[in-house]
Amino acid sequence: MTVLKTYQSAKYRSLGLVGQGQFGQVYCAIHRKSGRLVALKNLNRDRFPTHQFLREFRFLLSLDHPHIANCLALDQSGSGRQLVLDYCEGGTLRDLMEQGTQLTLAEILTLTTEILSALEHAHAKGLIHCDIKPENILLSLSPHGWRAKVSDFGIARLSQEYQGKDKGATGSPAYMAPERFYFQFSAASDLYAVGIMLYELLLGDRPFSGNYNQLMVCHLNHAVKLPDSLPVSIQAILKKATEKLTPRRYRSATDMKAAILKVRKTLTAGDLRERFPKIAALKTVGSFAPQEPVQLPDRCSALALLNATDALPQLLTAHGHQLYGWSLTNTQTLDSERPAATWDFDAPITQLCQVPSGVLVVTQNQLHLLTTSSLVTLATFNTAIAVLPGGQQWAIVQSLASPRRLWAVNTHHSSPIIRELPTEDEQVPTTAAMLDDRHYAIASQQDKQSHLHVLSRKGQSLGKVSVQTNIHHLFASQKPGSCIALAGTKQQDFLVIRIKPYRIMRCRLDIVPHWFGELVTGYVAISQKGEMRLINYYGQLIGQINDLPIPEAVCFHPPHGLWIVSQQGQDTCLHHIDLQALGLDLIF
Ligand SMILES: Nc1ncnc2c1ncn2[C@@H]1O[C@H](COP(=O)(O)OP(=O)(O)OP(=O)(O)O)[C@@H](O)[C@H]1O
Repeated sequence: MTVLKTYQSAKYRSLGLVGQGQFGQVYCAIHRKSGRLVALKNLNRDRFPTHQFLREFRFLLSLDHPHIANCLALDQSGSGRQLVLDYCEGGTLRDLMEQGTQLTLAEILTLTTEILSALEHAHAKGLIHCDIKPENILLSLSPHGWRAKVSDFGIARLSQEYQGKDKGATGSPAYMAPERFYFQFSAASDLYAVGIMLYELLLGDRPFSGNYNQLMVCHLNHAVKLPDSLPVSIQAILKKATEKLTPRRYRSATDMKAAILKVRKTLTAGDLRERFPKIAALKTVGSFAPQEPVQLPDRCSALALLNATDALPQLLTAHGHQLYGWSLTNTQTLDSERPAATWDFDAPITQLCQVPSGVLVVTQNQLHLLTTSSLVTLATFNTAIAVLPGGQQWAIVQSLASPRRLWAVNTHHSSPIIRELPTEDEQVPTTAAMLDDRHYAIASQQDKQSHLHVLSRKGQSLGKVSVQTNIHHLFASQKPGSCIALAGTKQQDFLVIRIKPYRIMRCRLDIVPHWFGELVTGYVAISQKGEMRLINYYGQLIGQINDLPIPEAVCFHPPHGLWIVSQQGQDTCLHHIDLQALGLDLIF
């Protein structure tokens, strides 16, 4: 018999509420000693009498599989009992579907076979899930996509036993096999639910809808209609998985998995790359209507707004050693053809970076802060540097030379504090971002994964997690406690990383972004080819424009404007772009 381990709640530090199920709340927490992330799932005592619970809990502990959100322990605290589970940072398969993410056929088949592997393991131990549905498939990030982890094992069955007594069959009728409506279940019932879920992943909707009675009639009597647009071999799998009579379905999860793997081998690389569901993700396309641009006197390498929150900020343009300040007459036009102010630096300006107190001017190895009233040199580094955009009172400076080093610099000019960020020998930091004024995250890479280390401003470690993808750049977000990241092999994965509770939303971009900003609709990514993608705070792609002037420099002008400098022949042209005027059907 498995030994029950009872942990004290104090062993965990909560990182916040992640969800609410019918049996209680689920928290993300960190095990103080090991730093391991876990999910703490409250279970209501009244709904789970102790003897039944312990019987079921033994089953749960016996499950140990890479595609199951494994139960690690039982936590008995004064306030009740909680299951300690593997934590999955990617949310549920339902969240992913609602995000409008289109998956490749290869990814859909991989997720399905992972779910079947989990069922294979559980069925071999005599445990039937009984509530397979996208809400119970948790996700963790993998280098190129997601990894499925089936959750709610046993709890689902236990709930069947208890609620079934007085209310009839429970579970989610949309995924229920015909026999379930007669209160019978077997391993084949789980395979039927996997079939319905596979159908939904491919077609974007379930085969049957309606209330409980309508769904019962459909599951019992109507065949699942399969459109010709699906490859014939995939249709055959769906047909067999959703047979009304259990003996006609796959004999086991192993058989169904083998059938999928066999079909996969017959599909071409093109078939496997095809994205499903076919319904295009909700995304509006706008178009740039060129207006007469303003000519700048010289080539421009960087742009920024001084006092960006003001109604009329000053626009800064960097030209070699020189920085020009332009007054605006309104949010879109320059006051005059001549700059209102000019500053000269010892070395060419490589970057301008807006911070709440002003603009950081980066030259070869110096960091200056320009405010409306002064220009001060904050720090000199003995290496070429870059500043990561965003951030609040602190900015992250990174060394462009090897070995890579990172510093946090207080951008409050009266008291510049510079703190070198800790590095661990085996993990060279690649990038960092402030999460808020008191915390920052540092990412380092190891093979195909990254480590995300959260530290307090004083350098105290608050926890470290592994992220199964390559994080190349972290950027501060205006949303406290979160940051955004550019990840993946081609740097085309846009991640929204929330720390409390720890969640990662991944948005796939079809461009290679070079500039990032935040406007009223969420995040904006712009490529060097003039393509723009708008992403909301949930990581959903909500809009795109593909015909911006080819940018050399970009700066964002909240709430919905941006400035772009492009080179047209000998001319350096400055364009103001108002997202509201681009025909994007978005609410501003
Ligand atoms: N192990 C976990 N890791 C990360 N998040 C989790 C984990 N378990 C649950 N969650 C989150 O908590 C939410 C609620 O989970 P829970 O399993 O209690 O309810 P449910 O599956 O939505 O419904 P039900 O109560 O019917 O099982 C999930 O939707 C998910 O977002």
